[in-house]
Amino acid sequence: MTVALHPSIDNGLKQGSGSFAGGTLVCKCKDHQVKVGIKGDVAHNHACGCTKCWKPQGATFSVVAVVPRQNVTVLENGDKLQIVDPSAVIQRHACKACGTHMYGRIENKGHPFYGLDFIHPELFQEQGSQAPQFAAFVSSVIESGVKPEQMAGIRSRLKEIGLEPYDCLSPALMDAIATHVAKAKAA
Ligand SMILES: N[C@@H](CCC(=O)N[C@@H](CS)C(=O)NCC(=O)O)C(=O)O
Ligand SMILES: [Zn+2]
Ligand SMILES: [Zn+2]
Repeated sequence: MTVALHPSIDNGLKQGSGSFAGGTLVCKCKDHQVKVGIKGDVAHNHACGCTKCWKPQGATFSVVAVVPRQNVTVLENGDKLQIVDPSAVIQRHACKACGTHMYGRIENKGHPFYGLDFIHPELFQEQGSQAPQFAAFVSSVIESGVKPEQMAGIRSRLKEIGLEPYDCLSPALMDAIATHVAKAKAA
């Protein structure tokens, strides 16, 4: 049986149009849905295996990407949003009724990713946003109950669909973090 990772990638990656102009993220409520407008395409889209990122029912991984925070606007039913864990680096604003995370925001101005919000592209009403590029925090799925002996199969399935598995972030993002830290230390 094929390993289930996430419904939006289990049948292979759907490439982005390359000209996605943005769209609306919609929560999973039947009515009074929270709607969040996003300008432009997402970047660094990836599968994340950490326990903190929101996953749809039954998924092993989250699929999460970033957008500039100024490109994110709550359009409807913002009163249903609450911050999941105010002490976390990424403050994830979730719908109180259905639990869907609508956007995650970093408020620490010194953080390497300050200025970027985290969103889940599967919540777009529209098609065509950037496809996932890699898989991050893969070993962390064990913290959600995956057995260590399942990891070889998970990593090989990720590779099969074109997502290189990393146990933290991708080398490009780890380099960006280290560059930020080095500059901050030098200043
Ligand atoms: N092994 C941990 C890793 C958590 C973690 O560090 N997640 C990364 C990727 S989303 C992060 O940047 N977390 C910051 C946060 O959640 O605020 C877990 O699964 O809970
Ligand atoms: Zn909802
Ligand atoms: Zn995560």
